[in-house]
Amino acid sequence: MPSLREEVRTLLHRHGLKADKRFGQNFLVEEAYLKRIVEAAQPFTGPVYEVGPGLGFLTRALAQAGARVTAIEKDLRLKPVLEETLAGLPVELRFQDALRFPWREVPEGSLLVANLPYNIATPLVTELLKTGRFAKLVFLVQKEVAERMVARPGTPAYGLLSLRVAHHAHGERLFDLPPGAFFPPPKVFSSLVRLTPTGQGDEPGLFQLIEAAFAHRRKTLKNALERAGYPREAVLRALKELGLPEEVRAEALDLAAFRALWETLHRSVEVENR
Ligand SMILES: C[S@@+](CC[C@H](N)C(=O)[O-])C[C@H]1O[C@@H](n2cnc3c(N)ncnc32)[C@H](O)[C@@H]1O
Repeated sequence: MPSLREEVRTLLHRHGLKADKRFGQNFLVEEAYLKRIVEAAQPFTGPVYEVGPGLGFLTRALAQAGARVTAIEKDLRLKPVLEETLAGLPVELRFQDALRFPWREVPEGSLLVANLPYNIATPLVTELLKTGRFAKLVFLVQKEVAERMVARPGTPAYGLLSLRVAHHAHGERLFDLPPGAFFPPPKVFSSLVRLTPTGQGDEPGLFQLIEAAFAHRRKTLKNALERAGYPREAVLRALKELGLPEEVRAEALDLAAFRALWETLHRSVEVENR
């Protein structure tokens, strides 16, 4: 039997296709990793959505393991390839931009399983978490993005994305993959991430504050917030009330501290406006 690597090369050649960088096309060509991704996503407790099926090998592995898959692909050139790879399998193909897919309408308890195009990973995962409709998200991303997703306070990778993930889910970085696991090989390592949502909905006000806090990473929190229009006096009062030093930086605060800051600030501004 040909290896997955050979299958990918042959298929691309036969269809006269080349991987397109604009679409972040780095196809997974190591069978062992394919298996590990499927295992990390099991059991399939709901419908599975895959973003970027590419040539369809992960899609096929998921369907053969019993998943009901809807695969969303932006590159229309891949249609004939996907129809060939997925012939006879219970897979629904949608050719469209995953960033425009109606994610808020998927059944509650859905799963995402994907080797994500790296340029849309952060906005896509953020949107999927906000919908509150997913029971599990298992995906490959650039290692550096995976590190940011699961970073702890006080570390260089910690920021808005870490807090977004911590707010909605339990996050795990399961394992890393070298560039050679893909064809063509990307410049960077990748990681498999699993997010298990806790059911917590979006809190736009809290996240506006967090976004402002990290917009100027090298500034103190009070200066960053002042720049974003939060009244200086109210910020100073809130920091004092919470026992935080005036010179504290955003990266020192965990989610609970940001929530406390948000609530205290909110109260303090309300009192001022009375
Ligand atoms: C990293 S490749 C993964 C391909 C395949 N799943 C695999 O593991 O080999 C990313 C895939 O996402 C597709 N893609 C890129 N941008 C997209 C978007 N905005 N919406 C849907 N698919 C997209 C690419 O065409 C490509 O097939």
